[in-house]
Amino acid sequence: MKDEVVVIGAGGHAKVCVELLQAMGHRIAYCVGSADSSDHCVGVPVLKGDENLKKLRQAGYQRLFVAIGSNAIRVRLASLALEQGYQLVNAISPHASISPTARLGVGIAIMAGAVINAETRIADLAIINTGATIDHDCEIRTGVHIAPQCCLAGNVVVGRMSLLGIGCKVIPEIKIGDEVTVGAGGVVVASLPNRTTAVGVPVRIIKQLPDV
Ligand SMILES: CC(=O)SCCNC(=O)CCNC(=O)[C@H](O)C(C)(C)COP(=O)(O)OP(=O)(O)OC[C@H]1O[C@@H](n2cnc3c(N)ncnc32)[C@H](O)[C@@H]1OP(=O)(O)O
Repeated sequence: MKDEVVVIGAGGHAKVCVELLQAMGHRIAYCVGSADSSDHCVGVPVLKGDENLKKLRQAGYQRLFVAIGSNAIRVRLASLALEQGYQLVNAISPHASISPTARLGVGIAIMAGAVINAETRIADLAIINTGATIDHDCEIRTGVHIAPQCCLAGNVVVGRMSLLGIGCKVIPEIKIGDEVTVGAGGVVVASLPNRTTAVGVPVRIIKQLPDV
C-alpha cells in the first residue's frame, strides 16, 4: 500500500487542504479534478475525471481526502471513495486549537486559527474554516461547513450538510436543522428548521425547501 494521500478536488478549497495535509507531514500523490481543472493544484499534479479514483486504488493508494467545498458533493464523493476501499484522513492545521476532550470524525478539514472547545463533537466530512470558533458541547454533524470567522456559543447543534456563511454568530443552545444555509454575517438567535435559508441580524428565513 502506498502512503501518499489522494485528494479529490483541485479548486480553491483543495489548495488550502493540500497545504494543511502537507503541514501535517503527509505527501500528496495527486489531486483528482474535473475536465476543466488546472494541471496542477499548488504544485500537485491533477488527474482529470473521477474514473481516476478507481485506477489509483488499483495502483495501491488507500488514503484519501475529499477537498470539495459543496457539502452535498463532498459527502457523495466520500461515499464513492469509501465504497472503493479508501480510508479518509483528516486535514487539521497545526495552528488550530482543539480541546483534548473534543471528538473528531474522519475526512474533516480544520483550518488555521480555528478553535474547538471542550466536549464538542465534529462529525465526518465537516469543514471548520479559518478562524472559526466552536465553543463547548457543540455538535457539528456530518458534512457541515462552518465558514471563516463564524462563532458558535456553547451547546449549539448544526444538522447534516448545513452551511454557516462567513462571519455568522450563533447564541447558546440553538439547534440548526439539516441542509440549512445561514447567509454571511447572520446572527442566529432562534432554532432553524431543516432545509431553510436564513439571513440578517437577527436572521430571518428567506427560503424553505420541502422535506425530501
Ligand atoms: C473560504 C471560503 O470562501 S468559505 C465560503 C463560505 N460561503 C459563504 O459565506 C457564502 C454565504 N452565502 C450567502 O450569504 C448568500 O448570499 C446566500 C446563500 C445567503 C443567498 O444566496 P442566494 O440564494 O443566491 O440569494 P440572493 O443572492 O438572491 O439573495 C436573496 C436576498 O437575500 C439577501 N441576502 C443574501 N445574502 C445575504 C446576507 N448574507 N445577509 C443579508 N441579506 C442577504 C439579498 O440581498 C436578497 O435580498 P432581496 O431579495 O431583498 O434583493
